[in-house]
Amino acid sequence: MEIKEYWSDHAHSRDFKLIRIGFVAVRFRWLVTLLIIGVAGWIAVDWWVLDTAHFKLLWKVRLITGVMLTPLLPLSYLCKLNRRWMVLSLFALLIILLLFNYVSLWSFRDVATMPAGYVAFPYFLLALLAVLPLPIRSGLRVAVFVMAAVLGTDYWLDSHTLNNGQLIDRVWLLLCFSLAMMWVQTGQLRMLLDLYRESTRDPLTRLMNRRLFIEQLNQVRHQSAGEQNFVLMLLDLDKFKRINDEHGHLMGDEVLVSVATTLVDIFGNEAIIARYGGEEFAVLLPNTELEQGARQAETLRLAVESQPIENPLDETETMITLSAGVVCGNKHSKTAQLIQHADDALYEAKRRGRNCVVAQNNLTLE
Ligand SMILES: Nc1nc2c(ncn2[C@@H]2O[C@H](COP(=O)(O)OP(=O)(O)OP(=O)(O)O)[C@@H](O)[C@H]2O)c(=O)[nH]1
Repeated sequence: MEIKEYWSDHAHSRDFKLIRIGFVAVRFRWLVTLLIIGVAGWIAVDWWVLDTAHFKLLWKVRLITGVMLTPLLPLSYLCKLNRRWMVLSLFALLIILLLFNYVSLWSFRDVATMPAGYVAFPYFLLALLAVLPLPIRSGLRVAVFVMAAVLGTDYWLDSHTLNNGQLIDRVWLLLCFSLAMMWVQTGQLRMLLDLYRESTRDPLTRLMNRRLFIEQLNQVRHQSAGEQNFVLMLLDLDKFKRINDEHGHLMGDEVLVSVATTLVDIFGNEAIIARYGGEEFAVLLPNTELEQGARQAETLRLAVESQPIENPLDETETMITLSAGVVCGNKHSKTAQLIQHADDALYEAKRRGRNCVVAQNNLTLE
């Protein structure tokens, strides 16, 4: 895991961004629900704890705060569609709660005379925000915003009574809670990233799996500008069952790992490479024409054909070949059709006797 994945969501894939934002939206909804219940339900505590003058004002403030929080519940359903809605909702939540903090401090005038529940409110807020799996940069923004608003409120309403010791205590506590919030948020982000990786990677070859590959294919298709082409390849190992039957499944696995390594070596970082099925692989080459793709597939075919693979058990060597179906698409292509055409081309390669490349353009086999 790279540090930039912790720092900002710019380093996340589009697929993961959508998954994370859906997760944040659900947590946000629960947070708002709990806050509505907590803020309004606390009226009962205030009834016991506060004097009549404070209670008369604050029960109304609590009720209004609860009502103001309610529209955030339906808004949370929009959050999972768009990051901007998420930021807006979080901002609205902070503004409402910090307003509540402002009015309650204003009613007591002095932090020293406030009941513990009110003094602890900003820290309580930071602790609750820890349930959101935010990257460090977003967590930092939330922390700075809350700290600035809380200290600004203290200064504005309470500057003459807040002595240096109290101020240092408040800043220190806010800092501690902010750091704890960011630590928990980052931990949750890490857990989510790990789970995502495990669910999108093939455990044997560590290549991406079919689900993520299709997602990437859709993304490349959307991002292809104008008539810019890309190449899709489906590759299938020839007579792979024979390797399993003659040399055992361990050797079969070794062959799959070896071919995956050759794929990465030949196509490099520019290509999107996946284990598509049992002994099938898929490669996506953005900004590539069919001819160039077919040439690269041929280079791969030759590399695999000439590469002896050692059996980890008895150090004997075996050889494998592959067949390839290569097609070309652009942003107008349909994903299902493209895959079907690549599969047709692969089938044709098998029909021609295996260990060959068939490139297909616009449904015409070449
Ligand atoms: N060792 C190992 N074998 C696998 C794995 N996944 C699928 N297989 C095997 O791959 C073999 C695929 O066999 P077939 O679909 O008959 O294809 P083939 O023998 O390659 O024949 P053609 O594709 O027609 O050339 C099956 O025997 C599967 O058990 C895996 O992860 N490890």
